[in-house]
Amino acid sequence: MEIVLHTNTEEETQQIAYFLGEIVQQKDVILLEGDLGAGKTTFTKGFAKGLGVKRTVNSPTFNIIKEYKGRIPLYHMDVYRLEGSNEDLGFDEYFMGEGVCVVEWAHLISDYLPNEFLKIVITHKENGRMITLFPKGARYEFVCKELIKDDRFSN
Ligand SMILES: Nc1ncnc2c1ncn2[C@@H]1O[C@H](COP(=O)(O)OP(=O)(O)OP(=O)(O)O)[C@@H](O)[C@H]1O
Repeated sequence: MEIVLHTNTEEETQQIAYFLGEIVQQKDVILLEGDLGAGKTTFTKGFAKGLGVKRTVNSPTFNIIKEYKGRIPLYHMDVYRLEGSNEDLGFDEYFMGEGVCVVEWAHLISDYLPNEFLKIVITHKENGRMITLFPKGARYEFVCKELIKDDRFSN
């Protein structure tokens, strides 16, 4: 299963992310991939709002992992700086924890990822963005089906 959505503005990308933020549960893992400036931080900001996070979400590049309080905790990870190190920062504690994980540059820690996750790839497309969802496992297929049931997101 693979779902392709198109957004023309930052707000539209945030709307999709907000919806996901509203429906995710504890232990859900979202992987975000995309080039610099693709919209990963923009997406995470919308996601956090949907999750009820009040603080402003910024890129965690220098911290690698940042935690935010929402309906459930949000663990925002940007593992860009771990490239080539293969260092385990105790990722399992987060993946199996009380909250939901959003992981940027997740392919750099592929050894530590759970078997099931929702991978979201954001790519530049003319003036907008193409957002492709790759659910791995029944839980994430369900989440994607919920998303495209909504008129706003069905193409
Ligand atoms: N359809 C769109 N969806 C998301 N962002 C968009 C869209 N159109 C334009 N933008 C703009 O693109 C930029 C995306 O920046 P953002 O910091 O979210 O990217 P990033 O993938 O997190 O980059 P980095 O890896 O450098 O942190 C923002 O300035 C945003 O306003």
